Amino acid sequence: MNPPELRTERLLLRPLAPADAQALHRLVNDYSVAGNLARVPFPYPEGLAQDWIASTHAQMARGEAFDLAISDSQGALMGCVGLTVKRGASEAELGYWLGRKFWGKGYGREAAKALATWGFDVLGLDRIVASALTDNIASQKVLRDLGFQPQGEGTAHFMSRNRHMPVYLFSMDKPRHAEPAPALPVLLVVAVALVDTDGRILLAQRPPGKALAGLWEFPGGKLNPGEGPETALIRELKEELDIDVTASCLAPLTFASHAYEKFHLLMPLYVCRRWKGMLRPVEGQQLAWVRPNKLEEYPMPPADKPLIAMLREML
Ligand SMILES: Nc1nc2c([nH]c(=O)n2[C@H]2C[C@H](O)[C@@H](COP(=O)(O)OP(=O)(O)OP(=O)(O)O)O2)c(=O)[nH]1
Repeated sequence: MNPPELRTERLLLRPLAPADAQALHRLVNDYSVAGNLARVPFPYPEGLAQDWIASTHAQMARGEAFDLAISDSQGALMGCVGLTVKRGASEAELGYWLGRKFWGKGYGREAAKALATWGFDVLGLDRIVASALTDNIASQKVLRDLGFQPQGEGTAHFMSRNRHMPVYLFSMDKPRHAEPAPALPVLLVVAVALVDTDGRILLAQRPPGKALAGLWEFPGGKLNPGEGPETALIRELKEELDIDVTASCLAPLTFASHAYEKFHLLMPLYVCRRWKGMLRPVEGQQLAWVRPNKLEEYPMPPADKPLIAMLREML
C-alpha cells in the first residue's frame, strides 16, 4: 500500500519525514499533549522521534498502521493522525494529536475526518474505533462530531502517566451509501411554440379529467409506436388544431427535461411560424394567444416553467 497523501481545506496529511523529527519532538514533549496519548512517553526522549518516524514507514509498507503528519498546506508539522489496523483488516483504531498552539481551531476534526474517510473508502474498513480519556472533552467532541457513537467506558494504559486511566470508547461503522433511485421511464413528448404574426404564442389548456388538468401547455403529444418526432407533431397539430404543418417549418428551439412522479418527461420544443388552415380547438380545449412577456400569467406544468424565460429571450 502506497503511503497516502490527503489534502483537506486547510491541511496536508502526508507521510512523516526524517526532517520532521525535531518539530515532532518539540510539539509532543509537552505534558498537555503527551498526557492525553496512551502510547507516548513523557518526557519524550530526543532520539525517539527519529525511530518512530522510521517505524511508521515500515508499518505502512506492511499495511499495519497508517500514521501521517498533520501539516499546514506548506508542509510544516502541526501534529499526527493515524489508523492502526486490527482484526483481519476490517477494523482500525483512529488516533490523533496536535501541538498545543494548534488546538481549538477544528484541525483535529478536519484531519481525523479525512483519514477516516480514506480508511473506509481506500482501505475498505467496515468499522473504526477510537477512545478518549474521560476528562478529554475536546477529543470526545471531535469524535461525536465525526459521527462516532459512544460504546461505553474502558481503561487503557497511559505511558506518560505510567498507569491505567478511564477512557470512553467510540466506534463508527462504514457509512452506507444511499442506493441510487431507480431510473424513471423516459417519456418523449413533442411540443411546439406556434407563433403568430404579432409574435404571440399559442397555449392550450389541459382539459378536466386529465393529468395536470387546467394547466396551460404547448400543443403536442406523445409519439405513436414507430413514429418520428416531427411526424408525431404534425399529426398532433392536425388532430388538435386542424392545421397543416410541414417538417421544414418546424425549427428546433429548446427542450424540457423533468422528473414527474411516474416518468421522466423529455420534451423537445419546436417553434413554428407558418401553417395552413384555420386554426381551431378541435377537442374543445381552451386556447390563448399569449405575448412572451405574459406567459407567466398562465399556470403551466412544472416541466414547462424553465422554458418561459428561454422563450422570452429567444423569440
Ligand atoms: N403537449 C404537452 N405536454 C406536456 C407539456 N408539458 C408537460 O409536462 N406535458 C406532459 C403532460 C403529459 O404527461 C404529457 C403529454 O402527453 P399527451 O398530451 O400526449 O397525453 P395526455 O397526458 O394528455 O393523456 P393521454 O393522451 O395519454 O390520455 O406531457 C406541454 O407543454 N405540452
